[in-house]
Amino acid sequence: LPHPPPTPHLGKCVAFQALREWVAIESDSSNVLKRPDLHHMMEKAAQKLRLMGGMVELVDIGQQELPDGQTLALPKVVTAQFGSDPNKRTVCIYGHVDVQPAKMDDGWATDPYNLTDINGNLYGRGASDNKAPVLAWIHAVEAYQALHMELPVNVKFIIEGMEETGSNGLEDMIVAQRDIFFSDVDYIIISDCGWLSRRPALTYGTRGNCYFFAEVIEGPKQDLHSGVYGGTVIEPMTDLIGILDTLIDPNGKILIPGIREAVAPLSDEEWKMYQDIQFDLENYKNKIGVDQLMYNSKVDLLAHMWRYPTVSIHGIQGAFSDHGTKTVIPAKVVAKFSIRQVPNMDPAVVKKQVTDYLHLVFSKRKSPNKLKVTMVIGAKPWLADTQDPVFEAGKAAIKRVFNVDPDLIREGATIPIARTFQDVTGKSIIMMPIGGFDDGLHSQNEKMSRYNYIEGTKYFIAYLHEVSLIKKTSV
Ligand SMILES: CC(C)C[C@H](N)C(=O)NCC(=O)O
Repeated sequence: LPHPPPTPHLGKCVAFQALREWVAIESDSSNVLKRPDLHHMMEKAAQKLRLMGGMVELVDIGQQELPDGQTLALPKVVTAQFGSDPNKRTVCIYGHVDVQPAKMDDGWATDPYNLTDINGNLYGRGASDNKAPVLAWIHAVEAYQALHMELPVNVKFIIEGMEETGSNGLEDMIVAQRDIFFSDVDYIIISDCGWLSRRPALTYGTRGNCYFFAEVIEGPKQDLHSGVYGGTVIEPMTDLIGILDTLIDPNGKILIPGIREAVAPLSDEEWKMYQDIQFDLENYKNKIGVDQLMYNSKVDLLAHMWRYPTVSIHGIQGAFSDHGTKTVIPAKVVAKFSIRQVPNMDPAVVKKQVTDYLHLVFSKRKSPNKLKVTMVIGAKPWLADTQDPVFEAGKAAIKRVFNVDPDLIREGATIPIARTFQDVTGKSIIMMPIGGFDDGLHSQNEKMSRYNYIEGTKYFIAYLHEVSLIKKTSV
């Protein structure tokens, strides 16, 4: 595929300004100190939809219980509706406006909360995940309004503020709203992921995620000088590193009994689909800056990215991690790791497998310290039927705007609520990413390209038209 043509500088363009204002809000759902910003973000999204004439509600989804037992108000969920014509199809756009943490110290080249336009890319935390895609859908509705054109379908929005931490509280709301808000919805659309390459893509599967805390506690009552006390105490950190090292081997093989056995085997059809996808391993290596990957064949790599589980160790709370050479024995350490879920894994089973296994491994160390394992996120994988007409509509809209046929891809990451939508509402779901393959989600210098933001908006406009045609052919 050729590089996208240059998009004019956005300057004072309303789409750019809107994204700039949204990115400026530090709506980090993982940091309780940022909760007021998150509430503000939800209000701002609601206000935007209200000003467009939508029927908007801010739905209270209750409280979040924190690990220390305290409670905190969850950000309200924004729902909006444009049109209620019973003769039209109704689509529901899901998105989120919370973000992952970001600070200059992490190595950002620009202020993560000041949207910065450099060489066709708009840099800022949440630009791609998921503020610009949510805005692109809003702009799609605005475009119809600006042209005084009737929307070809009824459009609903459901926008949450806790996606990055497991969509707390949303499942209960969806269950409660199944026969109300969702009763007339035909299709649910999610645009919270990215393309695999420069070629536009439609996504038909996501991995789930089980996120664990493993705490080694009841060691020394406070941090100790490693010279003065080292050699006399059984260090919590040594215990923790020891058990973490038993989760996965250097070849990526998960060592927790039962996990690999649960995975649905790769079918010949899947193998063929992966084989047919244009994906360059060298480009991929360059993109992430490594010389060697875990697998050397395209099919193996895609399969391990999308449809096999993996263990990732994210961090250790309580560990010394600053610059310098502090010589300390941390008294209490908490490892954070997660296991991506695929069909036919079940988070409830995985929770038991991991907890039992770590306790067994820990007991063999005969340490006087104590281990506590908690699963804080348990999100299931999602898989759609690509023969569903919503995918045909997606292909047609991509063809119209980008003049190519899309890749049909899966996503290795997790959108916790996708599977809930499927199980609770029974509606067809499609993921229509507009994020670029190199947007740097959760990473330093996250960006959304101007091209993807603007062309993505056109694609959404075209999709609303295409999805309205499903009715004409199927009635
Ligand atoms: C690319 C992902 C599906 C984007 C999503 N917003 C996300 O980051 N989910 C959380 C995760 O850890 O996968």
